[in-house]
Amino acid sequence: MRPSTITRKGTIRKRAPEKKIIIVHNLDDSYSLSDHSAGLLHDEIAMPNLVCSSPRLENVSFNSKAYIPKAPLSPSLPFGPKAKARIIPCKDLSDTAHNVEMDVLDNYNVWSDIGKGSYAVVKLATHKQTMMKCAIKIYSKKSLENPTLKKNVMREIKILKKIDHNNIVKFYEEISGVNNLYIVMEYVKGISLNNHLVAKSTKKLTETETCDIFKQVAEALAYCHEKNITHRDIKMENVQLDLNFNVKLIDFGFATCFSNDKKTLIFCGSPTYMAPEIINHQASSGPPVDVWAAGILLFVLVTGDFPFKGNTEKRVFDKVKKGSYKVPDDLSRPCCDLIRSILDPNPITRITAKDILIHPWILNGGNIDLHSSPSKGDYIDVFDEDCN
Ligand SMILES: Nc1ncnc2c1ncn2[C@@H]1O[C@H](COP(=O)(O)OP(=O)(O)OP(=O)(O)O)[C@@H](O)[C@H]1O
Repeated sequence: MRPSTITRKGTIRKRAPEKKIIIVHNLDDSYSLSDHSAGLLHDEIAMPNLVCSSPRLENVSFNSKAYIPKAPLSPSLPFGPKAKARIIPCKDLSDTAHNVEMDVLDNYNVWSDIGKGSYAVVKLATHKQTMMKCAIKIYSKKSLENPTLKKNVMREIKILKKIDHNNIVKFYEEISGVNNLYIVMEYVKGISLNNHLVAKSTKKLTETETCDIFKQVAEALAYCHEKNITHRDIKMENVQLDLNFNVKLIDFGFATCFSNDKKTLIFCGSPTYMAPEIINHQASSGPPVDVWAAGILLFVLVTGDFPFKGNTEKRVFDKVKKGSYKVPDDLSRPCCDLIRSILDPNPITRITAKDILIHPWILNGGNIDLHSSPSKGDYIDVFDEDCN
């Protein structure tokens, strides 16, 4: 339960006098405040039990130390060096669902929340000896009484341990407490791909910008698939960008190992990214499901919109099953061609992550080939073209 709330105007309801709130004004760039606030609060101000707020913050989440916005702030809000903080009293804020057990985490200083998923809270921490920053993903043991979640989390750890790739978040260690299970991993200082896009005034990226990011996603996937690992939850929110726009794939909570000769019936992932074979409850070997989801991501990056949309999950699924989507007029032909190869309803003929890396659009860095005319808004009816 939130002990106090921030209204849309940034005022605090239900204040109590003892604790502190930091009101942060003048935010500096287009990154989400969450990263900067975590850094600012704990590197520069380092006070316990603070709440960060701004009159212009609209979308914030709550934890014992800071209010962290879920969505990026308006690019016009200055932050960082120009940030100004005002401390005002607030009520006790220490009541969170994932109280960390400092005795089991005695090698770390644990700071504010940097993210919240459906099942876990992720906190920023510093390794006391090395002073290295890391992210600690915290699952409450109570939630792990759910056997499916427990199995997924155990698999997440097992898979993260097998992975060592520049574009995938690195696993450091797992720590088991009485109340929580902690996964300590590399801290990706930056922003989620989703927030990066939302912060853009155009709500989309250029083809070159997209290619730079998408290529790294494909590299991470090609690596995983080579190791027989499927992520199964590729989406914008699970692609983290560091401050140099290096991609780090996160959240292996749905990931699994597959064998080439064994297909599985899976129904997981996020609805707008689900491949037709999942929606149709067909057995799949795994990797093509990631490739499809990456195709949705590519489409969103270059167009600012989802290819298959609907007010309800069912409507989205119906559109995926029908398989028709429209690409905007201004996309280059090579880009269109790649989207088409990825959003192939047939998982067997769908392009692989490895082959994405040698697609001409990727090799050309997403630069539009001057000799190739724009796609003129091809209407791609994938089922008609590819399935008959
Ligand atoms: N290593 C990291 N570095 C920085 N931020 C991170 C890191 N890992 C996770 N986060 C942040 O925490 C959020 C939640 O993490 P994650 O997606 O792993 O949790 P989850 O409970 O598995 O989520 P979901 O609801 O998608 O299953 C992410 O969206 C991201 O903003």
